[in-house]
Formats: sequence, structure tokens, C-alpha cells
Amino acid sequence: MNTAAQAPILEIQDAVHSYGSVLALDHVSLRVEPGEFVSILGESGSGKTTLLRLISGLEQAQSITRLAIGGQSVIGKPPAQRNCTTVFQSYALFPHMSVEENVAYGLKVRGVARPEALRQAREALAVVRLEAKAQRSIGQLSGGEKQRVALARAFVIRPALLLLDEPLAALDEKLRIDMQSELVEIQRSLGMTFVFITHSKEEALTMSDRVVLMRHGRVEQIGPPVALFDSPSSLFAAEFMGFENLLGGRVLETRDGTALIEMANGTRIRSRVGGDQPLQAGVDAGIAVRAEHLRLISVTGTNAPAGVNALPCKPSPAAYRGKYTERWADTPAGRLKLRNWEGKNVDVPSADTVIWEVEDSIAFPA
Ligand SMILES: Nc1ncnc2c1ncn2[C@@H]1O[C@H](COP(=O)(O)OP(=O)(O)OP(=O)(O)O)[C@@H](O)[C@H]1O
Repeated sequence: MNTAAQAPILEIQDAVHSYGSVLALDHVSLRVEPGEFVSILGESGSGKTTLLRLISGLEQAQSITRLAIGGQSVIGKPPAQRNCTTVFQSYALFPHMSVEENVAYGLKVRGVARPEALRQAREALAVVRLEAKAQRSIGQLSGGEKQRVALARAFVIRPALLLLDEPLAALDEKLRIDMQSELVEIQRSLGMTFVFITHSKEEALTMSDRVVLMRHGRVEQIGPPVALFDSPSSLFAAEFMGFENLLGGRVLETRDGTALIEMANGTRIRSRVGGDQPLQAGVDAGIAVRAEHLRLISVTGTNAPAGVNALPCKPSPAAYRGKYTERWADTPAGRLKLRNWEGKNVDVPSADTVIWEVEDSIAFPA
């Protein structure tokens, strides 16, 4: 994977691009190291495709300080002169050619003699476990097989960088999950650098070395999956990464990386401070807490444990969800969602309080 001594495979500095009045990329910078699997994650319209089109040369940035692939500046160069290939969701295969002819095509147009091109094509088909279907026509393949052919056709020419534009989006759920691990295995076995676009946080979290979360044409957060999942840098990132409970209030005081926040009705919650921006007393703040970090206890008449957040509550009955149970708890701070992974029979008789660790709630400027 990353070695500090090697030059980055991809460097983007300060890319700006708009379509008419729509600002699709707003000062985006990104570095991708050799052998990395980087996912560009974001909701529809956040600028993912525009960023990919800029890298591949299908779009020219309105302004950009640097765009380099394999250390070579590619600003102004046409797609064919950039050392990268794109795999599209639609496969873009030639229907009249056999599987191996499809894979060999890119080699042949680069001047590789037919026998050698076919040999390399079969090698690539072996990597995606399709050598037995090399002679088939494209129409005789399933969706997952077509996607594997598209992948083989893209990596057989050994580009420095492989761009993947939502390649799994058209597949059904079971196949998509199988293909997720297969794609990572292929990427590891080839030692290639992948930039993968997705709007699915599960895909980004399970497949990538690093995730680039985009919002309104900007990079909201870049980091390894665990950093995005456990330490989102903003309220938006927390919500996008699935923090179910979002609360709001005003900061009363801050201490040792934590903030004491008062809700409108006087309820107080202590929370660790997330992101890079400091929280100061008097400002509005949002708090994010995951449903699985909340626990129900019964403290009737006694005090809640010290050092945790504790709110009196009225819990709803647990709803069975297969691998876990979920329920709501009405608290003075609002309705909170709780999730329990310990089996459907775990219940707290006469539960009247919801508690969670200070560390498990993250506060951001609102
Ligand atoms: N050719 C175009 N003409 C005008 N506006 C465009 C064009 N392409 C994209 N946009 C706009 O630019 C913004 C970014 O679009 P982009 O396709 O890059 O987002 P995306 O994150 O890839 O979305 P999706 O997941 O829906 O593909 C959006 O507001 C979109 O409507």
C-alpha cells in the first residue's frame, strides 16, 4: 500500500467547475497514493461524477492548480492521453464481440499483436474468474459477469489509475455484496489504484482504504472508514454516516475536549467535541449519538451513574428486527432511537432512564 517515498498516483489541487450557475466542484483537492482504494461518497448532486469526469478528461475544469496522474500533469490533455481508465455502471461493452475480444480490444488499439492481446485478455479473465466464458457473446452473460468483463477490459491495459463510476449500482443486493469483496480482492491482487464512486456508505466503508465524503461540490471529510464512522467531522458527516439521534442546544461550558450543552427545555448533555472547529460557550451546537450507544436502566428513586449522560424516559416496546431490536424512548430532550444487538429478549423491567457515555456523543457547531 502507501509508501511515503512514492509519488502520488493522483493529485488534484483546487479544482473548480460549474455548469451555468450550478457550482459542481468548489475548490476540491485530493491526493491518492499508489495501491490505494479510495471511494468518493456523497448524495446525488454532490459532484462525484463531475470529479471523475475531470480526472478522466471528459470534462475540463474551469480552474485548477494541478491535475496529475502518475506524476504527469494532464491538464488540457484528451482522455486517451491520460493514464487512467473508467469502468461505467452501464458496462459499455461491445455486444457483437465475444468476451475475450471485448477484453483484448484496448490492447489491440494500442498496437499489441492479436495473439498476445488474446493471451493477456485470457489472463485478465482468469483474474475475474471468467476464463471458462471467454468465447461467449456478451448477451449470454449475467449482469455480474458483464461487470467483471468490463473490469477486466479496463485493467488489462494496466492504467496507473482505474476509475469506477458506481459499477455495482445496477446489480441486485446479493450479487452486489459478493462483487464488493471480489472487487477489493481483484484490486489487492493487481496492486492497482482504484478511485470508486458510490452513494452507498456501506460500500464505501467496507471496500475502501480511505473515503472522500462530498457535499455540495466540496470535500466534507477525508479519512479511513473507521474515522468517518466513529469520528465524523461535522453534523452533516455524522448524519450521513448514520448517527440516528441528532439533538440541538447551546454550549454552556467546554472542558478537556468536552462540552456541556443545554437544550431549550433546560436538559443538559455532556458530549465530546468533534471536528476541527472549536466550540465556545454561548454558541449553538448539534449533538450526534448512535442508537446502539444508548442503554436503558432503571434508577427509580436513586441517582443515575456518575460521569454519563442520563435522561429520564418513557421507552416504547422493543421492535424485533432480526439481528437486533429497536425502540424509541421519549425524553425531555426529544424522542431518541435505541438499538440493541444482544438478542430480542434483553429487556429492562421498569426502565425509566436512558444513559450513554460522554465519549459516545459528539458535538459540533450547529
Ligand atoms: N451536464 C450538466 N449540465 C448542467 N448541470 C450539471 C451537469 N452535470 C451535472 N450537473 C449538476 O452539477 C451538480 C453535480 O453533479 P454530479 O453529476 O457531479 O453529482 P453526483 O454526485 O455524481 O450525482 P449522482 O450521484 O446523482 O450522479 C449537480 O447539481 C448536477 O445537477
